[in-house]
Amino acid sequence: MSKNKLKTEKPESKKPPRANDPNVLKQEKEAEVKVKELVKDERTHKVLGVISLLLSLYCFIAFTSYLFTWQEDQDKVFRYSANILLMDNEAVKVENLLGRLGAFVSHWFFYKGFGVASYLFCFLFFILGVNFIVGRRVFRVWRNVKYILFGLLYLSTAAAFIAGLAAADFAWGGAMGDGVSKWISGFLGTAGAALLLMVAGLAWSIWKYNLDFKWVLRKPKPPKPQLAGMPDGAVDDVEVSVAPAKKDPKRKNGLKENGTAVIVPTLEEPEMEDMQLVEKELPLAVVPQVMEEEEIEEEIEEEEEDAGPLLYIEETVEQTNARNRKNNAPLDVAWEIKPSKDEPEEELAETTGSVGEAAQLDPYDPSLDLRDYKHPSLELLDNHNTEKVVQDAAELDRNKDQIISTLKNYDISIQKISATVGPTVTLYEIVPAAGVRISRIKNLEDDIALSLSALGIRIIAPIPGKGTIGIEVPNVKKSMVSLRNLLASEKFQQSNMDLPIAIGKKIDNENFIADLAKMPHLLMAGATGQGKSVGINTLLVSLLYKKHPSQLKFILVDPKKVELSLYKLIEKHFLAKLPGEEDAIITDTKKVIHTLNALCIEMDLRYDLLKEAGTRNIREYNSKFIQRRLNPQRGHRYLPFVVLVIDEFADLIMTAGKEVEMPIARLAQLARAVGIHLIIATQRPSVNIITGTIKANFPARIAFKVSSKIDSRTILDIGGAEQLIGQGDMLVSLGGELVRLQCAFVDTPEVERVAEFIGEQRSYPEAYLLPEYVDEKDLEGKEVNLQDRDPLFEEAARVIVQNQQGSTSLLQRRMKLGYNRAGRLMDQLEAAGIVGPNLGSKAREVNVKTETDLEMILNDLGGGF
Ligand SMILES: Nc1ncnc2c1ncn2[C@@H]1O[C@H](COP(=O)(O)OP(=O)(O)OP(=O)(O)O)[C@@H](O)[C@H]1O
Repeated sequence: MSKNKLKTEKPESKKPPRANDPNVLKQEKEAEVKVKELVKDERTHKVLGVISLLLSLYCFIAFTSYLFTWQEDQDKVFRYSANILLMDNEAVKVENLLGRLGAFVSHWFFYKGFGVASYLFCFLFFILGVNFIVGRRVFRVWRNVKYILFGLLYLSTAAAFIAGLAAADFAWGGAMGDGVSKWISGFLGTAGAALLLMVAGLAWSIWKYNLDFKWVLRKPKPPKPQLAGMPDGAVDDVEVSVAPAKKDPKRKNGLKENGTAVIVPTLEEPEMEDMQLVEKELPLAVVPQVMEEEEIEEEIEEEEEDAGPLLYIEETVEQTNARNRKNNAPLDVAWEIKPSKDEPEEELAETTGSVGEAAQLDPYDPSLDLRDYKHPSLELLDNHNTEKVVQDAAELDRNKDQIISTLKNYDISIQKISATVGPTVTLYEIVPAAGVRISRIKNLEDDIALSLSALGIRIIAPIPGKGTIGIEVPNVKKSMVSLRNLLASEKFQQSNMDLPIAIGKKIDNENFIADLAKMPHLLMAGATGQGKSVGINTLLVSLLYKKHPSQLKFILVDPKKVELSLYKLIEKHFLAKLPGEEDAIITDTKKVIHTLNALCIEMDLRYDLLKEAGTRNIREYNSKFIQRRLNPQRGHRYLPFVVLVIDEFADLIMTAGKEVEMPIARLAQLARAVGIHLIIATQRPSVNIITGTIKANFPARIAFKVSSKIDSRTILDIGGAEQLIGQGDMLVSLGGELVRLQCAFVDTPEVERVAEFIGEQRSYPEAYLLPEYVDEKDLEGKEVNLQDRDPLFEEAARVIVQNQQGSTSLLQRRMKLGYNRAGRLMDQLEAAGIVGPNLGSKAREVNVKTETDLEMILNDLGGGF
């Protein structure tokens, strides 16, 4: 038994336990533990899956055979009933392909049950089988059970009704269908019954296939327990992948290993037995009824699908137009919510000659340029001493007694107390006696801290969704969580998240791995020396372990100049920078402003591409691109995720204020759908640094230890971070839910090794280039001077004339230019008479109709070929 899975037991006593004696420990129920373990074991699920699939196949064959052999077999089954199963082979011969059992089972299902609707049971066994075997919900069980129940009722009744009209011999609707059909016919008459069945059938079809109708009927969404307000599913992944703690090979030996100590002060009430097992393997967010959870998830998913991405496009429209209006610039982009009318198939034909030809091409592989790229191996990382959580039983007992007696001093009695030993803190969970007010315990925070003579006590009253009160007490001996172990975990290795980040371990030693893409941006704060830089490295290294250079680009902003410099080695693989810049890691405030604005332009361009492709987010867009349904010649390209990391945000805000805040707020509001995500860290989480605008757009926040309760409130909206004990002890807030974690540790030499490993491999010729951004201030007051034409003037003129469309966004897209440069080019084209004047929201008129005319104009200007 590993030490972190410690259980505390009181020595056996012959005397019957006294009521309310806090020192009497409840007997453990090993047998129960084993049964529970067995039920949760992945292998049990797989065996059940195979059995279900076989059952499905068995029923299918038996039923189908029954359709052809029922006449021969029916009287035998009638005559012998269940005895037919025990009879001699010679005595009873049946025709069913699956023998006497097949004949008997089919008879039961068809004749005594639901007639042809019985096939739905095959379907039920099939979906259960697949779900069990795959280990996740390939089919949504609750939804399908609803369909099946309705189907059984409806199909059997309808079949029996029709069979009744046709006076058929075969039990098409079975006893059930027959009964219901007769009852309805008696009640409504034959015509009424026919009408009812028709209406029900029609209603069902409408309900199933008419999406709009479904939308109208949508119930108000019930709040998802403990996930309320969370950015879509940011923690879902934690929930799903964490639940089977047994997947962790180190945990196979039993529930005891989950770091749970159960200390039950009373024994007498029989109902207490239910409270005895504290299963930390279940994540906090698991709701009691699986069915209900599924329903809730389903609705959330539906809503995301229906509303989410469209909303973003809508927002972009407004934002972009507003910006354009402000700039007094033409509204070149005809934004609308609907997907673009440009049919991808048309584009395809243009690229490849014919749709058929294109369909035959292999899917596009974005990693082909660096096809030999090898992901860094785990050996590059260190195993920092131990993964074992060390806790001595005496300390645990002492703390428990102290908590009980401190509470007793204030006349607070408790029903049960249990302890979970984490890497840095131990969580004591208390079930208070009936009638005790929670606020009273909360108010005793300082007294308990004093009596335990420990700093960093945090009281969670109540633990959301549990009805218990948590007291977190720092361990005397803390253990380090190595990033290596987190990355080696099955959960990380097998995660299919877009941007998986291994953050740390929860108190119950569960690995906390979340999807940055769903967060969708992260704000980090912590006083100096509390683990922020390590935290950033942890996030970056997790992403480097999972992604190919074609899939991800970082923009690193490091005003402190030293923290992120290690990543310079991976510039040509994983970094993005402004064109013409030397250093990919940005340390200068002015360049930060340019980069942020360039990133906004990149975002707008990506939205243009998404719109043109008729897609709503980067996932859909990239998958369409991979299927070669988007034409690269029309500016389409595979879009890597872009993660912007700012190591010291306070410095930037102090020096540049709004100039930095505005593009960040804009990116935070809109960039998620196009795959741009932000991680912002600061030492000083004060309100003038983390302003309301910033905060509102960063639902996911991490706090390391901060120096005051006010700082904690600024970052988390709640106190608590000032109570942390430093060295990577952190609170993570995801849309309202607060989790205490020990941040995974990765040391600088490890990061260096990973960066070297990547840097030594074949790379792209240069870093990923962001669109160019030209500061408006630099342009102000400049007259359009045709002698001083932009080097891209001629190319731009050709693009405009070839397309006969005087649109700035066309130039931006085709030539991958920033808005300002494209605008400047357009002004020069106007001065040269190639396009007409600005027409507000419409594209400018193109005055030159053919390329020959254009060449003449270019020659006259003195720059043509
Ligand atoms: N997750 C962790 N586990 C164990 N120890 C940690 C962890 N994170 C940080 N530490 C310890 O704390 C020290 C300081 O961490 P770090 O450099 O990340 O702090 P910081 O908040 O970035 O400080 P600064 O803002 O001054 O750069 C580290 O050198 C390490 O010893």
